[in-house]
Amino acid sequence: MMATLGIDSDFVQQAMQDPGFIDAFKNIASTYSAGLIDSQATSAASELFGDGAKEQFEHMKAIHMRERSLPPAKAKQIPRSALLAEFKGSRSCMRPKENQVLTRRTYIGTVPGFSTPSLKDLKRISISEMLIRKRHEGRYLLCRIIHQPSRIILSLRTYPFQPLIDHCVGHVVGVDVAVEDPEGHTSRMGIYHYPFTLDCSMDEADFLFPIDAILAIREPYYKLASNGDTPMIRVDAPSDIIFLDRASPLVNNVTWTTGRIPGVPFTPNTAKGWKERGVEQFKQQQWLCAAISFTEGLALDSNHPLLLLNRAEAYLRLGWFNSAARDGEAAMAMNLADSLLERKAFVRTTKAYYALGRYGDVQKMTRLHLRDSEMKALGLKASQRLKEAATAAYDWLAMYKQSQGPASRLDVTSYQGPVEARLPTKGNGPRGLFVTRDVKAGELLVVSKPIASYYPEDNPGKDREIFLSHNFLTSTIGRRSHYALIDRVVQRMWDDPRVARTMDTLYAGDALPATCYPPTGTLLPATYHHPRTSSVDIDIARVEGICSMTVFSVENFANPDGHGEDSLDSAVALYELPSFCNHSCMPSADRTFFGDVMVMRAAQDLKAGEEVTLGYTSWIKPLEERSEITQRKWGFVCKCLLCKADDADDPSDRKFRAKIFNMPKAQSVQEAMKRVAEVRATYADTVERVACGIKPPLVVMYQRLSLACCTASNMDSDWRYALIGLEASMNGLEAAGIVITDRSTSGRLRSAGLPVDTSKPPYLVEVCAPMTIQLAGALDAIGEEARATRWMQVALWRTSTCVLVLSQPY
Ligand SMILES: C[S@@+](CC[C@H](N)C(=O)[O-])C[C@H]1O[C@@H](n2cnc3c(N)ncnc32)[C@H](O)[C@@H]1O
Repeated sequence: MMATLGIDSDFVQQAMQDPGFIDAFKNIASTYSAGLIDSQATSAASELFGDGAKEQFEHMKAIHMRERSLPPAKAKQIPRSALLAEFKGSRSCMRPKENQVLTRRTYIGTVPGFSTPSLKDLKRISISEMLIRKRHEGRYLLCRIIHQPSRIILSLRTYPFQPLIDHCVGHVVGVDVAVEDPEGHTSRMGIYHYPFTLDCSMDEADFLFPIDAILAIREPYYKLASNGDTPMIRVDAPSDIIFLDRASPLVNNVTWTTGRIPGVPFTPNTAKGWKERGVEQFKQQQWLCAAISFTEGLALDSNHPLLLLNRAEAYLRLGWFNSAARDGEAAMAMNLADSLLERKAFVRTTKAYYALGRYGDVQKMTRLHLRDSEMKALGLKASQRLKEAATAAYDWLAMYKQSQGPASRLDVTSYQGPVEARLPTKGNGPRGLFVTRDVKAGELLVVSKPIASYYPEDNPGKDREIFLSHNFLTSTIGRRSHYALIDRVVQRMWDDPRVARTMDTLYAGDALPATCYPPTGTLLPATYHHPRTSSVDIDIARVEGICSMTVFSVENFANPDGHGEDSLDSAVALYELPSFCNHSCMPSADRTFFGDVMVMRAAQDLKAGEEVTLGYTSWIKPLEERSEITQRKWGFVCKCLLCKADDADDPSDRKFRAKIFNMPKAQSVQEAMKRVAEVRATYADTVERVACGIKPPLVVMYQRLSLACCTASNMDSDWRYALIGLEASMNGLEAAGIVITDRSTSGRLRSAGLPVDTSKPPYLVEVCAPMTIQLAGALDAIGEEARATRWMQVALWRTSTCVLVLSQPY
């Protein structure tokens, strides 16, 4: 249970000394354990939490819906002194104590909009004019920060873990700042999705949102805070925030009625001073703070090569490669006499080109510096990436090895095989992915590096945090990862208009139409932007929609359950081409993950124009559960052959087989055989079942019987069990759609080929592959070595069609 809650054992040891904690912990633990997902479920975070959490979710949704239905209104402002006292109080209890857990809760799908007009086209508004429940279109708020930021939730009245109040510190996922306008009206302001603030230290938050910083908030949204009685400004799209220079014409004629603010932090007034501060921040891995400090230094001395080069390195660490390339190029243009600095300039520029996928530019640069070993290595890697993109020449084994590490992000490039994203040519179905020519089962369709990925290991406080993300778009209660991925995508968009343009093409829900794919029109080159400010306007509702509808769980190749059942957090990623795949419970493509790189192969022979589908939910679930998930989360009813076949069965039969399927493990071979017989009896040979050709729960029941036989045969050295197991495995494979051409278990082999029809790869590979290996093991146990080898080859054939660590499918 402890591991389930993601809390480390040392912490639990300490906390267990405290009886109050134990009670509270039991409470929360029982809430969680009531509905854990099975390890097959890749995207159904909704089932993570039990009925208590679901009630809480419905309650919060009702509050949200009620707020939306009410008209805008005036609200009583909190006086300046009270606001400052609140912030001061919250700062003193910011950090969790030794035996406390950090609890965070957030909502996805409540964003009121984002701003696109430039400041000069907006008219100033003061806090006293603003109405709650309203986004003030056409207006901007000029304000300054009057206290260090906070994260603490002061009112725990609405908190879901009341029993744990003494044991929790409730933090908002964003950063709260206290602001005032020039007239002296004040407000709390919650800033969400600002890059790197989900987990930043308070030191970093203090630097990012310093006292006396002057901000313009485009088209501000005013609302009641979650305690229900104080108003606050809420900024969901971080591109709505503009940090203003004191020299800005919007600022220099403004008088602040409350005068000077005490406690304004010291800031250097020389380029050297900023450089030193930036280096200090860089050493502490505060990459964004360092980039800002170097930028401040450059504002004082634009020809300072070290500041430019340091900032380029900070940008590389931030993953803001356009900015890194621009700084590197600017440093190269300085024709630096110092050869060490000159080298830093071309290496950093080349690294940025590489990360941007500008492999041709990398090769040009490396040709100029062939004697430099780091440049040469970059050149070689660029050639490899170009080969991958053009011919899919991947080093699968190396990728497999690399993917073994924790939180692995592979250095490969994406590949688009014979597929295209488009509307179907027949009928009025949704846009999807289609093959452009005939393909064979096992053929590579897509290799996709994610737009963004998130691993639980990315969370520095993972052992001490309980995080609930309530998603109103999909009616699910998700994990931290589902929120953190949104932040990751924002970070990618901040510096890369290409990513922003791709985001416009992806499905974000029916209310937010997508543009066509691939995107058309010329993309303007990324222009200079201050690291505090985004290069593009960020439609955060769209990002939330995409991350809710098309997020993939990253399954660990070596350990498919690695991030599954036993964890409160999961690895997730957002991809480009795979996002266009519609769902089928009998998908036409398989997906495999190498680290966070997703590989898609045809699961069957496909004719040109046929659709490439993936499974959004597990085929093993009963029809009612599959339908509930696809309808609730994605708003559609699946009409695949399996759904039609299941639907044609008698509902009482479906219910009965689900009941047997969910029973604890059978205690004997006889019991396992009885269950197989009972599940088999629930299937009638309807036209729909024949067309579908598979009976998933029966496959699993056969596999369980085969396993039981294996155990019994090992324990009793009784061949009869091995023979029953053999029979069970073959029946199971047939129930999964495999056509067995040679069921013999003894005597002369009839042919040298495989004993199955390889033109019809089976579904349910995750059960079929181990079952085939069990079958081979049983044949080996009865002395049928040649047959065992052939069935091992069947296992390889099936896994190779989806994994293809081997070079060719059989
Ligand atoms: C991840 S997107 C798939 C790609 C999407 N159709 C597009 O235009 O980019 C998921 C959405 O596609 C649609 N969809 C996926 N599978 C479907 C199916 N089997 N039947 C009907 N609609 C489906 C639903 O609207 C769902 O919310």
